[in-house]
Amino acid sequence: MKSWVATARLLIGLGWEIGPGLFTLYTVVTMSSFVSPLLVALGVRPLVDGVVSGEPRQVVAGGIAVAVGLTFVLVAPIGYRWATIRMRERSSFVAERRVLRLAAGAPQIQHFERPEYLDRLQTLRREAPDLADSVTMPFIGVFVVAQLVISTVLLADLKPVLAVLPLVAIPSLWLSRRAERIRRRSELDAAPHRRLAQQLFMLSVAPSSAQELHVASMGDELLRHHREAADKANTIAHRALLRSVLIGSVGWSVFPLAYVGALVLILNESGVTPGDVALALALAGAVVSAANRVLDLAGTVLRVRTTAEHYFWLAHQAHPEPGTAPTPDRLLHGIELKHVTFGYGADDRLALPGTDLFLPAGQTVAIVGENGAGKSTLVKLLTGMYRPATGAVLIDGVDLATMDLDQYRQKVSAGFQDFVRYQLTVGEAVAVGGLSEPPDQVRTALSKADAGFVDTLPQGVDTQLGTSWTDGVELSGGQWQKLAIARALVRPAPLLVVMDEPSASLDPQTEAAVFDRLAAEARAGRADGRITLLISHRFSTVRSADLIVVLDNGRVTERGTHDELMAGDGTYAELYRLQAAGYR
Ligand SMILES: Nc1ncnc2c1ncn2[C@@H]1O[C@H](COP(=O)(O)OP(=O)(O)OP(=O)(O)O)[C@@H](O)[C@H]1O
Repeated sequence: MKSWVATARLLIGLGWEIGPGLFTLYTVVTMSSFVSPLLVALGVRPLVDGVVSGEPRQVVAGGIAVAVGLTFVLVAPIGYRWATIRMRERSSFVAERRVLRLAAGAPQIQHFERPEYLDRLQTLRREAPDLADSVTMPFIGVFVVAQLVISTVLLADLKPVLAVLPLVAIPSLWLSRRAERIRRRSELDAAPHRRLAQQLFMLSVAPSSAQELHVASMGDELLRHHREAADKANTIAHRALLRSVLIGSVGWSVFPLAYVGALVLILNESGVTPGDVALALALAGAVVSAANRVLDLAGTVLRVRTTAEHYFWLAHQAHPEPGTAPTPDRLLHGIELKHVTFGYGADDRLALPGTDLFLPAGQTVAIVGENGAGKSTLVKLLTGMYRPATGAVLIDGVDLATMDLDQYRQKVSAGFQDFVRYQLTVGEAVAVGGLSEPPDQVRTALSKADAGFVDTLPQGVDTQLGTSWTDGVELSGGQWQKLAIARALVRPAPLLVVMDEPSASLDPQTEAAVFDRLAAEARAGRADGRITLLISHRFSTVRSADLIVVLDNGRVTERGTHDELMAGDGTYAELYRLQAAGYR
């Protein structure tokens, strides 16, 4: 029951978001189509009996009811068509925004690694417009049931045995539910193949992959894979549709046959007035229409329920119960990973196998280690994108899992090697990093990131980026990276600044300049206890960090200052000497 109420609330919420006026109009015109057959049926009996017995009052009253009912029958579809078109125009965007909010507004991104999540997301994206189209369903449901009850009462009034007529709809209802379930199940079964086809399509048309695909002549191969994936998805959908149509058709044919049979039965009896006959005939329309709508509605309810279920499931996965502990304004002690274990997939490989690490407040900490050592994973946990399987990330002694993640994120800045190339204006691409109004801070951040090239662009910070826009400017890899670094530095007074290999595309000179500025930033934030975490494969850039941590298979194997680690003559010293020799 709770989930039905939640579904009804979701639908009404969607309707309201589409537009209160349009939603109300749509509801009214939809409901009027239920009232009209009843009005006609109710009016026709006094009208006919009045004519037969010469009662003008009865004739007038019945005539008015029939006329109003018929007017509704004729006018309602016009309003319904108009309102439906307007609803459709808006509903798909509203539904898309809801899905976006679910996916992009989630406090963590762990769920993106799970195939079940991705399949459900894909299915919801396809079906969300259905959800928005069904916004009036809670009201329609009430009216359809009322229509059926009133029709039943009127039939029973004619002859009590006729009250059981609507029950003939039960087998039809059951069969139609089965049909719908088969179709829905197939949507989920086909989702992985659809997702693959979509990925292959995006890969083929994305400018970022065009060069590699063309050089390797992979076009035909991609097409073949796309066709295979699409064929599999279509076969599953086609088979399910066939079964569902067959079962559904059987269901639909039972009810009208039974109803007409029963009517013939009473029309044969004596003592029936012409008005009774007219009412029985008119009610046939109302009952058949109500039963049809009940069947229809049962299908829609099931479809909407399944779609809403995906929505609630995704919302639950992506938005677990939020923590409430506040984020401190400054760090006094530091951030600590305590016996943290974490693995990505269902296999038993742990990227972090019980890691302990302390990042002291106010320090610049560098993390080095081989490919796959777990550096980026560590960052994902420190920024709260992922949760440890066991153990805890403690922020000044408070478990991050208990904290309000949105609030915590406001205090974290991060730049990544795999940064996003936002096709916005330069200013917007930098301000994405956390400013409600883009002020001088954008310029300051650009200067910290050594992005002086922005002044040479046609419109400076207002220059549109990306060649898919008419006036868009394309940047070099290093220039894009500087914008990503500026984005990471734009947020005022963060507690944690993470730079995960942010300088991979920078030339050594620029890299040195950027790191000098990062170090100055770190010094400026020392009083607030700010921690600057640097991840890099270039040892020359990390040597000035207050603390250097060597990670190996997710475990801390060495920690200390550059001088201490060199004196210790361990892995760090060995790798440092190796790199230094390479630069000589
Ligand atoms: N999204 C993922 N799904 C599954 N496994 C992953 C994922 N990301 C990383 N891993 C695995 O986790 C381990 C640690 O990876 P991580 O990216 O943290 O290493 P890293 O030290 O940052 O490596 P690199 O220096 O190459 O960037 C590796 O064994 C890797 O295969």
